[in-house]
Amino acid sequence: MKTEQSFFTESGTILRNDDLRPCLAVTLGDPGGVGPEVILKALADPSVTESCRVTVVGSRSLLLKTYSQLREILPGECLADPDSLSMLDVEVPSVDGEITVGCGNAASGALSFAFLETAIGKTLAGEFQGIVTGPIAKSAWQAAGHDYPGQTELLAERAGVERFGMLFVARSPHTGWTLRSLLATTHIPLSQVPELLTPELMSRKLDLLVECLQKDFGIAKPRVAIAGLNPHSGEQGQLGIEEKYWLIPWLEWEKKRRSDLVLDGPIPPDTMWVKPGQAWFGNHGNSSLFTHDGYLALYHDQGLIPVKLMAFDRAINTTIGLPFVRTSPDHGTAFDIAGKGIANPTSMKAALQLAVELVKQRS
Ligand SMILES: NC(=O)C1=CN([C@@H]2O[C@H](COP(=O)(O)OP(=O)(O)OC[C@H]3O[C@@H](n4cnc5c(N)ncnc54)[C@H](O)[C@@H]3O)[C@@H](O)[C@H]2O)C=CC1
Ligand SMILES: NCC(=O)COP(=O)(O)O
Repeated sequence: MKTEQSFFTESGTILRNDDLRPCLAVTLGDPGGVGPEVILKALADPSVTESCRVTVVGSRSLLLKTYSQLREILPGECLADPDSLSMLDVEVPSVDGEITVGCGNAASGALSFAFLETAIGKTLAGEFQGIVTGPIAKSAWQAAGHDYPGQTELLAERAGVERFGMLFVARSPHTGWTLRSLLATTHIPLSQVPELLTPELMSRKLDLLVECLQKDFGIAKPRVAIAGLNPHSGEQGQLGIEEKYWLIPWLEWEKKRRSDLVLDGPIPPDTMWVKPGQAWFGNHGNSSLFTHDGYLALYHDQGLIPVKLMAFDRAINTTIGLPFVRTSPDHGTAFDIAGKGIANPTSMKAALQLAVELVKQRS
């Protein structure tokens, strides 16, 4: 229904014709975790909400429950009132079991899956320009019969892309420097990492990272650091063979293929994070510091331990390669603190802010 001033989307969101702020879907995540709490806290911050139009995709009754529980334990806290939020109330799939704050199960997994599926469908239909996801528990999805390693893979599958990546982004509150770390492999057992890493996969991930640094972050000639796999990058074969057999030759070949870039590596995985740490904390004294615009880590924990050490409270997980923007806080469901009112919303706020920036950059 269209009027001169406004129109209603299918989900009831009222959009003004002259309102050009990015339209974002925010999924609640696992209702047993801290997702609903960090969303209510983040959406109470005008510096976050003024820059975008948000629709929460989830369950109104569950969000109201979290709101009244938090109101009791945090009487002075700024919280968004669910009644004031634009909300897409997802039909709850019928599953055995109850939602229990502090744990994930088949019921909570079925819900968080349905929230994300709905948000993806509406985004692909053009209703939203980006999705900010609340954290889910992979084990709860499994319990609900959804065999995906994580939200990233579901997003990629539904968007029909095979070329995608998990990038973590964090801006230092100390220096303003931005850390960007892409994971070449993600949710797989460590024992499978060496066989899955191939020159083809590395070239694909490198191209994705470069494309994102150029298009999303406006860096014309990106400087990229690539990690080694083994201690000391294999120490010339003494401590592992992958660098000598293919990683070093591949990188030499890439340096010729991508002479438009600055490529460094394979950097010993432990020392790769020393300069980013100094740039993050600003503790390099008067000496000049050469850092990279992007870091390509070979496996999940190699890329994420430094990110979480430096920036657990504010890093953002973004899926690159999708036809729309997707960001998420870097933390998980935090079942151990759910319902206690102590969850920090900073990473959720940062995820909303980055989604706004990325939508603007792409439009
Ligand atoms: N994007 C997503 O949906 C993600 C989901 N997960 C899922 O979350 C579940 C739990 O994973 P964990 O490894 O325990 O990581 P976690 O991030 O949920 O918790 C790790 C520690 O950080 C604390 N923490 C997390 N978020 C916090 C916040 N906002 N404020 C204050 N403290 C916070 C927790 O209390 C816990 O001590 C797993 O099922 C995992 O699959 C994990 C990471 C990302
Ligand atoms: N550790 C990162 C992570 O678990 C991201 O998960 P998801 O966003 O793919 O669900």
